[in-house]
This record gives sequence, structure tokens and C-alpha cells, in this order.
Amino acid sequence: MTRTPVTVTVTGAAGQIGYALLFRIASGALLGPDVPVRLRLLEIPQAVKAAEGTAMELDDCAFPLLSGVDIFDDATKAFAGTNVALLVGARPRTKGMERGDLLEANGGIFKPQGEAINAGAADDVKVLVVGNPANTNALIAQQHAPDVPAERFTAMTRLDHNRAIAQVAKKAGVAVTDIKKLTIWGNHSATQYPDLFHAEIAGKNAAETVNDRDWLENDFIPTVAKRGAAIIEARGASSAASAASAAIDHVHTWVNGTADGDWTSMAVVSDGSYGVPEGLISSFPVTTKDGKWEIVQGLEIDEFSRGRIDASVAELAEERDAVRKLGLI
Ligand SMILES: NC(=O)C1=CN([C@@H]2O[C@H](COP(=O)(O)OP(=O)(O)OC[C@H]3O[C@@H](n4cnc5c(N)ncnc54)[C@H](O)[C@@H]3O)[C@@H](O)[C@H]2O)C=CC1
Ligand SMILES: O=C([O-])CC(=O)C(=O)O
Repeated sequence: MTRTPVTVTVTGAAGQIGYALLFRIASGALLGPDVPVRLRLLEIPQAVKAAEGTAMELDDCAFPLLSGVDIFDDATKAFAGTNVALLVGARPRTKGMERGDLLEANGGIFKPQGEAINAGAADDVKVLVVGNPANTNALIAQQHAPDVPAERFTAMTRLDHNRAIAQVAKKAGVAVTDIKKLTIWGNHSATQYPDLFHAEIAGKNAAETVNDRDWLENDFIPTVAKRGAAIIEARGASSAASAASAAIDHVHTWVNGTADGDWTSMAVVSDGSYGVPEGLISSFPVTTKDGKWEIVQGLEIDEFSRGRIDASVAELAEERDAVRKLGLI
């Protein structure tokens, strides 16, 4: 039986994450080895030609699961009928740009994209925002899509999650697959809180197993939180293949479910859990099943973790207030 292709829209398709992402989507890594995909690429007019070049290469791979590629410079057309929307394209911070300028420039991108998703996406649309500032861009898009359930808008902290797993595995001398229940709380920014107190290494509490508070506070947390900047410093360009890989993981887990005895990190709309103000798009420990996510409940939060979570959430609230002041939400 031939399945109907799933429509996946990728914005910023000609960018560096786009280049690392599209081939993996087309190969079946996003949705599974038996799910055909139809790609819709959105770019700004100046980058359409480059996107066409990428589409030529996609053709040249002869991916059995790829049933077509269309390129647009118009959001309404790009999101028509989309089932999975990956919002990667964003305005990077340039020299002399203040935070407010960055929020405003991105508001100009994510407001019309939210409206376009509202107008024409499929009823089951799932949205992942990768473009920075990811949590607040997701909030802007979500606020302009009133007919789409709010829980369908998510932002990416899976790269931070994967980075944290790699750091702990290295410290403990174990395989990455031995690390479970890791959580990134808050914003995808340097204030994020990678939490080892609820994580496990081979079934035992991770913080206790590592038993090195100095490393946890002064090495692990800052290394994970500032990893994006360290990559830019080393590579001369921001993380691209790892970001694309995390985007694949995020959607794959959302669609296919978390494993028993584990959870993932996703920035999702808060219902007030763990004192995070309702409506903010904040990273939480999340389980997924049947294409739906749920925030893990009942974790005990000690004073140290409370302070870290509150600081990152305060930054999210500031960003929300700033975009509200700019009339973007
Ligand atoms: N959440 C996360 O963990 C991570 C987020 N990022 C963010 O992802 C974003 C993309 O990164 P890169 O691919 O490296 O950047 P890039 O600059 O190589 O590509 C961005 C692409 O977006 C396009 N674009 C700009 N405005 C657009 C619009 N309105 N519609 C459609 N396309 C548009 C540009 O033409 C460009 O081709 C950046 O904001 C970056 O900061 C990067 C790494 C990790
Ligand atoms: O800062 C950036 O543009 C890249 C980024 O988000 C990350 O690597 O986590």
C-alpha cells in the first residue's frame, strides 16, 4: 500500500541548517523509513536560487521517499497543507543590533508565518521553531495562529539536551544511551538550566553518580549553556549539522513517542507547571505519545534548581514583554 506523502515545510531552506536538514528529512530520518515526504521550501527572494540548487541536489540523491520539492518566497503558499513546519529561517544578530532590534526583525518574520500557518496548514500541523530567539519566535507565531491549538507550537532545546547528554556521558565514561531523564529548563539561551538532579546514569541518579558539585555547577552547566558560542568561536559559523540533527530528533520523538523510563526536552507552551507562567514557551521535561506531548509532573525542585529555572523563565517573560511592547503579540 502506498502511503500519502506527509508535507514538510522548511523555512530558511538555503541556509546552513537547511542544507544539513533537508537531505535527512528526504532520507526518512524525520518521520520513519516507510513515510514518503513532500518538501515545501520557503526562502527570501534573494535566496530562492540557492534553494533551487539544493533542490537539484535532492533530485540527484534519488531518495525513494521523496515525492516532490517545491520552492516558494511566499509564506501563505509555502505552508498550504503542511503537516510539519520547521521554522529555521531567522534574522541573525548583526553588528550594532540591540536585542530589541533583533526581536523586532524576527517579529516581522514569525508574525506572517504564524498567520500563514493559521490560514492554510493541515489540521494536524506540528510546528518546530529553530530560528533564534527560538522560544519567543515560537510565541509570536503561535499568537498569530489562533485557530491552531497552542500546543502545536514548540521551540527547539533538543540541541541543548543532546549537548548535555554528551557532556555527562564523557564525564562518567559511559555511553550516551546510558543517560536518561535529562532536562533542559527555560530558554534556549545562556540562561538555560541543564538539570542533572533528575537525570539518571545507567539507572542511578546522575548528580549522585557524578558526585562532583564543582564540575556540575562550574563546568557542566556553563559548557552546555554556552556551547553555541563555543562552536561559533571554533568553527567561525554557528552549529548547523548538530542543530539539524536535533531538529530531526525533536520531531521524530514528538511523532513516535519517548521510550518508557525516559523523557526529552522540548520548549512548549506552559500550563503553569513548575511555576512557569502560563502561556510562555519554555523548555520542560516532556514525554510524548501518539503525536502529543505532556509535561512530566511531580518532580521535586530544590532551591538550587528553583533559582536556575526562575532566572531563565524571567528572561522569557522579559522577551515576551518586549515583543508585546513592540506590538508583535
Ligand atoms: N534552537 C537552536 O538550538 C538553534 C538555533 N539556531 C538558529 O537557527 C537559525 C538558522 O541558522 P542557520 O541556518 O545557520 O542560518 P543561515 O543564516 O545560514 O540561514 C538562514 C536562512 O534563513 C533565510 N531566511 C531569512 N528570513 C527568512 C524568511 N522570512 N523566510 C524564509 N527564510 C528566511 C535566509 O535567507 C537564510 O538562507 C538562526 O536563527 C540560528 O541562530 C542555530 C543553532 C541552534
Ligand atoms: O547562537 C546561535 O546562533 C546558535 C545556537 O543557538 C546554538 O548553537 O545553540
